[in-house]
Amino acid sequence: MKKITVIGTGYVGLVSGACFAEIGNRVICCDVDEQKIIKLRRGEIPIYEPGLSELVERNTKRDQLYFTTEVGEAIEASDIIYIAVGTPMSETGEADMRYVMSAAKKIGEHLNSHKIIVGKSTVPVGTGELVREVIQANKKLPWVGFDIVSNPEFLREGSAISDCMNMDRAVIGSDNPEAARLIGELHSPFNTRIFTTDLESAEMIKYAANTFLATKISFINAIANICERVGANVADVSEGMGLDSRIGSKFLQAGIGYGGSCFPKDTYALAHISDKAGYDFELLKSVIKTNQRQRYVIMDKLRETLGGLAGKHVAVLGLAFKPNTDDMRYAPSLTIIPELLKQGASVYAYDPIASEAAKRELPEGVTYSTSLDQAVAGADVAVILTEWDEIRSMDLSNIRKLMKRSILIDGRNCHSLQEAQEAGFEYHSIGRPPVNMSEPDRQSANF
Ligand SMILES: NC(=O)c1ccc[n+]([C@@H]2O[C@H](COP(=O)([O-])OP(=O)(O)OC[C@H]3O[C@@H](n4cnc5c(N)ncnc54)[C@H](O)[C@@H]3O)[C@@H](O)[C@H]2O)c1
Ligand SMILES: O=c1ccn([C@@H]2O[C@H](COP(=O)(O)OP(=O)(O)O[C@H]3O[C@H](CO)[C@@H](O)[C@H](O)[C@H]3O)[C@@H](O)[C@H]2O)c(=O)[nH]1
Repeated sequence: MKKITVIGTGYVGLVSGACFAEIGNRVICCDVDEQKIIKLRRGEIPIYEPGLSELVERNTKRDQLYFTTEVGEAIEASDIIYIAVGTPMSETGEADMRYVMSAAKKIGEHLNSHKIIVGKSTVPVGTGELVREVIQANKKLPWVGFDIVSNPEFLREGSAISDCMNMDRAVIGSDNPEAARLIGELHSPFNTRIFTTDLESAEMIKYAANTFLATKISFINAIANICERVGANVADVSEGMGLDSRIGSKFLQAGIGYGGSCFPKDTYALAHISDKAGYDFELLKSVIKTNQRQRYVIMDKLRETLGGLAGKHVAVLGLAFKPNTDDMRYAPSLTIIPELLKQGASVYAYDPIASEAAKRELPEGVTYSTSLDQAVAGADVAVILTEWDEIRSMDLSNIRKLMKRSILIDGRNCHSLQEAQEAGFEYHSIGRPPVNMSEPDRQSANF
């Protein structure tokens, strides 16, 4: 059993802290956000993540997992200190490092015995060394030593616990082999591959991995846009490409572009890091631009099918940046809905989980429906922005009957062309041929 403190009880701190507790360690999760800690102590989980509530409850009950706002005391009580605070995008696009630096200062002030300081947050190369300097400069007990390790996190929201408990690899970067060995040992119950490297390379692996996945997404979205123009079907193209084991099928799902708390900010951050290092990363800049444009493909399709949007009832299905989360950070809905409102549409939005979070982010004027049926009732068009299971499996014939006009725009390609045809929809998706209505269907659908 190791004594671990996790600084920052956001998505990553909470999930990884609970997973470290689950494999038998004593974990203190601390945060400066008092409300968050009060909730967690009451057993309320501040984020929606399948399975997290049970995991936290189990480990709190068996005294393996604690929550506190006393960051200093939590640091003093452990031998391994994980930094898992946010590194959000700043106004310039660079990673905002103020939370990491304030955590480092606190560690210095409370370094009462030798500790291993582990960076889990996604940070620019060189941060480990900066953290070392800040701790050194703030130490109250000059004779106490410490080691710095980088151990970036690769979990995905929505499947965070299984990603953590069954991680593909643990990347461990350090200039001290003994510290790297101890952090490797901490990961042995996960039965994963341990990849050891230097501090800088570990920090770079995280950005390289995320920006590579973002590149795959922008690449397939660009191919999808060409498919629409030349009459090909991107679903078949991506399946056919993915069968080549050198390419692989993952992250080749065309849609309305990537969102979330990581890809948008990490692509910008790496573009900045490379500019600063004197390298113009043109490829990455195109990935970002392609992604920004991709959201507007929905607006183009609406314009083509409906003409103007003024006075039109638009049902928006799905608000979160992906299914199984209520995280709204950089969700495509945050770009598309304000645009719909600006053009005079009446927006009726439905999300199985994220409506409350969405209300805090979206402008006034959106009507939030409590069911799919309610959102589509009387709609001129339904637009799918998030592929929740409920939206993937909705009965299209039933949905069509509730709508005023039978137009479905699917930004996530969750329905088959055949299904849309059989339900009598005019159906537009991303990179696949449109489905047009038969003449009798068209006449019975107010066209
Ligand atoms: N969200 C993800 O899916 C994910 C996955 C992998 C890596 N990451 C990376 O992990 C890091 C954390 O991401 P997140 O989504 O969990 O962030 P988050 O914004 O959800 O949470 C960060 C938490 O840190 C707390 N905090 C800030 N300064 C603090 C301080 N000085 N002391 C104590 N607590 C402090 C905040 O109050 C907040 O609760 C980021 O660098 C992110 O890029 C995130
Ligand atoms: O084929 C695909 C796959 C994903 N997406 C979109 O890409 C975004 C990100 O999806 P995903 O990677 O599943 O979610 P995140 O939780 O943001 O996880 C990413 O970002 C985390 C934070 O750094 C990393 O830890 C993970 O490894 C990395 O996958 C979402 O908007 C998805 O809709 C697509 O458009 N097409």
